[in-house]
Amino acid sequence: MGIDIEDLNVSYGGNEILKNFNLRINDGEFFVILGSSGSGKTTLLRSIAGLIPIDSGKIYIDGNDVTDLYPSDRNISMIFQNFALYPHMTVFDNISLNLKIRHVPKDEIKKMVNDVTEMLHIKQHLKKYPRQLSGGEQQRVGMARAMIRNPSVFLMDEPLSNLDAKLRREMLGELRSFHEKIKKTIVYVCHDQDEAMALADRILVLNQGNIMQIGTPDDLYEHPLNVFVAGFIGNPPMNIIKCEMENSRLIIEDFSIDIDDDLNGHAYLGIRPEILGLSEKHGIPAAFDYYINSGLNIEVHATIDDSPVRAVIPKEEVQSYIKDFKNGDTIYLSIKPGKLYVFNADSGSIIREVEYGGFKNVERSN
Ligand SMILES: Nc1ncnc2c1ncn2[C@@H]1O[C@H](COP(=O)(O)OP(=O)(O)OP(=O)(O)O)[C@@H](O)[C@H]1O
Repeated sequence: MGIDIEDLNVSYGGNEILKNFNLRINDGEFFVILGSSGSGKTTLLRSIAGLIPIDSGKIYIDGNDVTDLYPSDRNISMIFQNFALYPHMTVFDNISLNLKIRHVPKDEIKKMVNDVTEMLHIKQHLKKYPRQLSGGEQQRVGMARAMIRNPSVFLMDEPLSNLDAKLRREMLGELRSFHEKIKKTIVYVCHDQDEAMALADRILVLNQGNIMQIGTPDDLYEHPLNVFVAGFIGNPPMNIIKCEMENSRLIIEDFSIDIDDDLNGHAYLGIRPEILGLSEKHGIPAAFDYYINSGLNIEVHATIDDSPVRAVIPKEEVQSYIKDFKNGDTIYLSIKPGKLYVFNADSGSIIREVEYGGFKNVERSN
């Protein structure tokens, strides 16, 4: 069951957004579509919902061909960034309207509204009108209205975008438990990798209408298939540095790394910020830009060959001397044991994942 999309083509005024697009979303999974602005996420979601005309292709929901059905006949429930609450109705009435129309018994409605509003922390607002609520509260009323229904699929387009950071974090947890409870297919669009990693069973990374990779959050983090995914996933994301390969050595500036492989030519080296450290001399030379103190770690921002590089370093390793660095100073980035990624310089596709033994940070006396 779930959702099947076959050879979907969608365009706006001759501008092709999705081209021969194929996708299978498994029954009951929390499936996140992740991509930057304009990548086609909303277009894909709206095609599933039946809200935009498609040029060709087929869409199946739970095995039924819904391609030619109206949105209201597709057995879906939608939660969008912007939604309209009825201003003249209370929160209770806004949430329960659809149930009333379907003649669900009053007691049952009360219980269902009670459960969903408790989960979304808006139970205390049931008697209020939308104008008496903050933007975030209104958003949650909109979510409650969609969640109370019993569709085969939930479609959500950045439903948390109006919430402040703290509430957003809370809602991520609530959404996960909502999914665990109902075990329905959820298709969720967002551009924030933290949100995607927190929510998804599987993530689709979309770029200009093309599938860059589909996988579990761990798959995408551990085994990115290309530079695009590597540079999108992780917070901060993986550093991508130009390098040369010469007979099993990776060369960046005057620093080289031995790998057990015979590769030659241009490449990109992918290094997670967490496996970079600072060393007195032995490391990749970089121009220091600035650092950010994030409490537990120091995030060092530097530049190698015009490319920005970030290192996330435990505070105790660098706090005695990090304040000495000035913008433009040469620093040396050491590599700790961990995984390195080598990508093809032309296509951006992964060539090798390399387990690197690393070397110890040189102790600095200060
Ligand atoms: N109604 C429309 N008419 C013309 N072009 C459109 C229309 N809607 C979207 N587009 C274009 O289609 C492309 C994909 O848009 P889409 O809204 O699907 O992207 P998105 O990934 O959801 O972006 P965002 O995160 O900004 O919402 C964009 O280039 C956009 O400008």
